[in-house]
Amino acid sequence: MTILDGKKTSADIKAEIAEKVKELKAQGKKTPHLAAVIVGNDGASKTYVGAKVKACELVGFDSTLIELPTETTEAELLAKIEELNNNDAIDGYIVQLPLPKHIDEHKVLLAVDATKDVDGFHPTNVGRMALELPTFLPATPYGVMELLERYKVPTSGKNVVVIGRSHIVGRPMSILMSQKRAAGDATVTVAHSRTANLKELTLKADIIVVALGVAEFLTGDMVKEGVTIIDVGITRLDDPSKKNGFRLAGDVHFESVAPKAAFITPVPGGVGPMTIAMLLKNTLLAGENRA
Ligand SMILES: NC(=O)C1=CN([C@@H]2O[C@H](COP(=O)(O)OP(=O)(O)OC[C@H]3O[C@@H](n4cnc5c(N)ncnc54)[C@H](OP(=O)(O)O)[C@@H]3O)[C@@H](O)[C@H]2O)C=CC1
Ligand SMILES: Nc1nc(=O)c2c([nH]1)NC[C@@H]1CN(c3ccc(C(=O)N[C@@H](CCC(=O)O)C(=O)O)cc3)C=[N+]21
Repeated sequence: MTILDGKKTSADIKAEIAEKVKELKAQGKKTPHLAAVIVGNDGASKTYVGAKVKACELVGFDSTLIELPTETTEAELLAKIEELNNNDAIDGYIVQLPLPKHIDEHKVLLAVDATKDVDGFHPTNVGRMALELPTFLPATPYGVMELLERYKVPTSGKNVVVIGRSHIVGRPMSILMSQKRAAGDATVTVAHSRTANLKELTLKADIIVVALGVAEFLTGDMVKEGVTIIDVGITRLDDPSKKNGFRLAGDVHFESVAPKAAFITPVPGGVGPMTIAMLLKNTLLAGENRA
């Protein structure tokens, strides 16, 4: 069993990016600049955005964190987005999801300038991804592809089951793995809450990408020997013995699944850190495209 070490791989990628930034600076060129907008006070969201800003500092990017109160109106957020679109200093930015319920997420994503959309959530970029045109790939699926590629996990001709069909994880994951590309050429089944025979599907799968957001959902009895497991899920479970009062759980019951797996990602230290590395990679690309 091989652990797909997202923490180490993301550190490698960040070192590669830091090297590029050094070159840019030596040539007197502009330093890539990422902005992140966060609306409201969600603890987990704040942690993720904080990690993104810290990662920017580590590779030598400029970063701007824009924290808006929960009561921010949709119009105010759209005005902020317009400002970021017009700000020449900003190469790329993200609007952290989820947004408060009174704000229409689709409207917001549509307002982001597609050339600055380093999350790859704008319909133009989703379309470009589907058409296999150069674009910003959504960071989480992109990170999974990169992890599979760097560990040389065989995917061509393999049966993949993706559990989850969200716009930011499951759906793009299924599109990328079915494409003719690195870590692609797989035969992909997308499962979701209406899937009738999930266990039958997972028992036949060579690779399972688990992205439903239910802690420790996938158990050892649901997988075959030699399976590859990509655990995207992150849930905070109350744990009074921890100093912050919680522990992180993936969507995979690691103890029962890992002994049967050929490759498996841990939580934490798997897909999460890769997401951040790929966001930086997209920001570097955004800067190059603008230059
Ligand atoms: N590591 C990382 O970088 C990231 C981690 N995450 C984590 O990944 C998880 C998924 O996130 P996200 O995709 O945004 O979640 P969503 O809640 O948007 O989507 C969950 C998907 O899982 C499906 N689902 C829910 N319950 C079941 C079930 N019992 N059986 C089968 N399918 C089910 C849903 O089906 P239906 O469509 O029918 O409702 C839906 O398609 C979360 O834990 C999240 O925190 C998310 C983003 C990045
Ligand atoms: N516009 C937008 N873009 C996103 O990319 C986006 C988003 N909204 N909303 C929420 C999800 C979630 N997400 C994570 C990023 C890093 C970790 C990560 O680094 N996780 C660490 C642990 C972090 C911790 O300690 O909590 C790990 O798994 O090892 C996790 C989750 C990005 N998302």
